[in-house]
Amino acid sequence: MRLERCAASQLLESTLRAGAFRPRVQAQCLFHLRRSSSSLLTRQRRIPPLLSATSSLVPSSQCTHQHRYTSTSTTPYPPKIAILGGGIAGLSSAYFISREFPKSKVTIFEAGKETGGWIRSKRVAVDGGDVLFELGPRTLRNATVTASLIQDLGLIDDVIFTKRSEPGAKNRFIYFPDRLNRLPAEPPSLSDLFALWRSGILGGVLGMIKEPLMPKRPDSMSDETVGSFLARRVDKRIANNIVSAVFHGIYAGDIWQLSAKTLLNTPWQLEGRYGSALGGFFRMQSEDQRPQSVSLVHPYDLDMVKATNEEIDLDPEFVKNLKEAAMFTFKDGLQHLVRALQNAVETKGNVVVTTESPIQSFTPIESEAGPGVEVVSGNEGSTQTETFDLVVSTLRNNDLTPYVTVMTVNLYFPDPKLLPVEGFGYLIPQSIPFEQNPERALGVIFDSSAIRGQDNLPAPGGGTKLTVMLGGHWWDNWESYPSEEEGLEMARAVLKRHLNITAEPLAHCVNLARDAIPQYTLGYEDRARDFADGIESEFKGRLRVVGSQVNGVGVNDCVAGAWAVARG
Ligand SMILES: C=Cc1c2[nH]c(c1C)Cc1[nH]c(c(CCC(=O)O)c1C)Cc1[nH]c(c(C)c1CCC(=O)O)Cc1[nH]c(c(C)c1C=C)C2
Repeated sequence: MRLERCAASQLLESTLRAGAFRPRVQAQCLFHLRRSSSSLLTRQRRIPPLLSATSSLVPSSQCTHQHRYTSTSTTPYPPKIAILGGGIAGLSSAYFISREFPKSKVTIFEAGKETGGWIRSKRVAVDGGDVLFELGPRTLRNATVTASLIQDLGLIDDVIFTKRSEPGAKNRFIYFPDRLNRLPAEPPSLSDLFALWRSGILGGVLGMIKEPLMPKRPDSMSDETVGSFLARRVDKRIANNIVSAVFHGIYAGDIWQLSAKTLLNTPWQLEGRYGSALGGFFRMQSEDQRPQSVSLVHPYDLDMVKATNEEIDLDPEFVKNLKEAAMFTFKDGLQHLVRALQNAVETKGNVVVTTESPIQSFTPIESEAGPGVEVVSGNEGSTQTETFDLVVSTLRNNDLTPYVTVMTVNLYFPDPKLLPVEGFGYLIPQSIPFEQNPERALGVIFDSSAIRGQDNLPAPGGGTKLTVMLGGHWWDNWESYPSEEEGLEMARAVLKRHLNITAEPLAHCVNLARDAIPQYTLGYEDRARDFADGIESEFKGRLRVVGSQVNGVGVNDCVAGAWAVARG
């Protein structure tokens, strides 16, 4: 039993770890040339257990396409490169590519007035000081490529860390059925587990024990939703009460639409191979000890790990701080990274950032000078046409994924003791009935507790800063969204009902992030493969795709995707 619980929690942890929730790297492999992937396709390796548990398990035979930029000009590098989109994926692509090809001329086309995409940090004046509101993502987790970018940009001293031991990192809650339940810390204490058990949120968890006995899915099943996978193998209540909350916090998405094959790839593959996720986890651990075992880890992941180990050298003190931290950001918010990136690429001399330049079209062409991609940019009536040797697109493709819209409502209250408990915040599962959550909130972040050191406040103890997240999949197909005033009222109603907070906020900021988060819905893998095939046959290696639609919705995923493209 002890062993069983340990393996179940390890598998759950490895599955629920943020890194597991990204599109399978098969798509990335299709999009990017991997330098050494051909040797990795055949090499047999022993995979460290953590890596093997958290990485994708795509059979290497599926990694069929190797896009390669083949130079037709007299230079061994693409002389002119266009980057479509100036969000974090576009800016970091420009940074890494201009470093890899210092002689190439790189142009970033950004439709908006400023770069950075969804990353926006706003300072708002309050009595005698100011507070920092994050309108989009607000923290980063330890990830080698992002860390090296921060180091290269000279930003290490601007980083603020939230240590794993701090309440702001340790205390994460799920609202169920009408109160906050603390998720167990690592390792879970018996009292934590008992409290959770009493709340009823763990109903169905015993399904984990019989998971190895559940029948294997039919071979004809090519994908399944996250909800259906968990209901079939464990219990529907676990899906609705716990996992749906976690997926709200990452995708703002519906577990009954999101793809298990993409987002629960490890257990999905284990079931396919061994008939059980849990049983397969054990067997994989023992098989990996044997030298003849063929790695289940996708070559792209292996290559990324190998490459980051070999090519990235981090300051030991920075590494130590990162290891101790659950998350980190900057004193001036995540936009500090965006500003530094833009500044760095612009001062390199070979990168031009053009804002207010939406892309009208990009088409492969054959001219006397050879093949290229014709990019039409600008607003209707005043468009420019230019030909590039290579295009890196971070723009969305509506055939690949749908998107959800999220409204963030940041609130600042001068009273520092408004929260019932210190912590990161809480997530609201899909099972919470409408009457308990008519505003369709997804979760609330306790910013003032989770991230310290961003606000300049004269009062001791500062105040209470919160972000209420609304919408996501709940707002699918809505014709219009709440106004700023309505959003503020909805957020305050959530805080009153869930946390009994009735105070008037001293400052607030409401932001509607329309179509912000891509949804890797059922069948994503097949769509990604078709998409990659289409690109290959049309652009012949002159188009690369980076960003949240193919690399994962996190900032780290986009930065790592950009790095991988530059290496290719
Ligand atoms: C702004 C809305 C976002 C929601 N999810 C993401 C964004 C940008 C992406 C995301 N959020 C998390 C991860 C896990 C890995 C990681 O990079 O940390 C990803 C890919 C975890 C997370 N969830 C919330 C926060 C504050 C974080 C830390 C990362 C970050 O600052 O974005 C809370 C939260 N995010 C969303 C909702 C609805 C929500 C609810 C409380 C959607």
